[in-house]
Amino acid sequence: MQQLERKKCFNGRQDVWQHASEVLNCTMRFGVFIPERAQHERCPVLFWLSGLTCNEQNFMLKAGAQRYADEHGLILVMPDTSPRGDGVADDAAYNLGQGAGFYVNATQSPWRTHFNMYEYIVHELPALIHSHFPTNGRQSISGHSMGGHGALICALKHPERYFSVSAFAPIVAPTQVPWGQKAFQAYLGDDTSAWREWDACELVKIKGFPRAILIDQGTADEFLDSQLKPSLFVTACQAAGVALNLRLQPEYDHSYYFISTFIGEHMAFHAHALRQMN
Ligand SMILES: N[C@@H](CCC(=O)N[C@@H](CS)C(=O)NCC(=O)O)C(=O)O
Repeated sequence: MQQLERKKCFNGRQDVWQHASEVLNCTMRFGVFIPERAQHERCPVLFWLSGLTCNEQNFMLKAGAQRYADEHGLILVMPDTSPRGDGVADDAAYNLGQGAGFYVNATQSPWRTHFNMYEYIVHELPALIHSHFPTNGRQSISGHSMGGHGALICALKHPERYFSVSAFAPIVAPTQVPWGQKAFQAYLGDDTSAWREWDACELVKIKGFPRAILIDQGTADEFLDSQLKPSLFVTACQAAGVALNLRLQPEYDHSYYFISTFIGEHMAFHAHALRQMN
């Protein structure tokens, strides 16, 4: 692990680290915010998954989450959205390849050598974080758009690993919308039955979820009707008996202005779950 940035921020410390990822087969960067409280006690972790075109910097720079992370004593971990590098497969489009890993494990050539973001987010990165930083082993997950999809599928597949999950404007049904269909066809192949295990609406129907899920969605989001379709997740959660708190936020769009407006409430939601006594 190599430290690339270290900045004092809201009493805590905002770092960027670089490491060699085995599952992604390339060098990866992630941001980590360490609250002041971590100098005295071990703290829980919130993983943040960003959306299309993002790297580890977008959320760090634009969401203003560090203020709340320090207040609640949460370690924030902000990974990149895909494997990167000259030797890594890519596509000219913004919604495939580097910057668009979709948090799945690719099975198709040329993607499968590097594009194993699910494995990275659920296994390799948490192991690294819990061994290098002063965590108490507890973790939750949140994200935006493609990253909201990622957060939902990670928590739905592994409810025992995440104390809570929330999302901003998530892609809840990637098998039914153009962004998801394009990426899944490339990464997972033509057999659409293989896509279902990476779709939050499908997963929640099969597996349910034992805790309440928080989602914020702006009503002026330019991708609302074409790519996000939160009503599909409402129906799926109702069928599965899962407590979904979907908050439609009037006039907010898809941007980080929307995220920064409501991130404090998401941080409080996660802090409440992570700091409950056993
Ligand atoms: N076509 C759009 C789609 C990309 C987009 O909206 N990305 C969102 C996530 S899905 C984002 O967070 N962009 C980076 C940012 O706002 O900092 C673009 O290229 O701007």
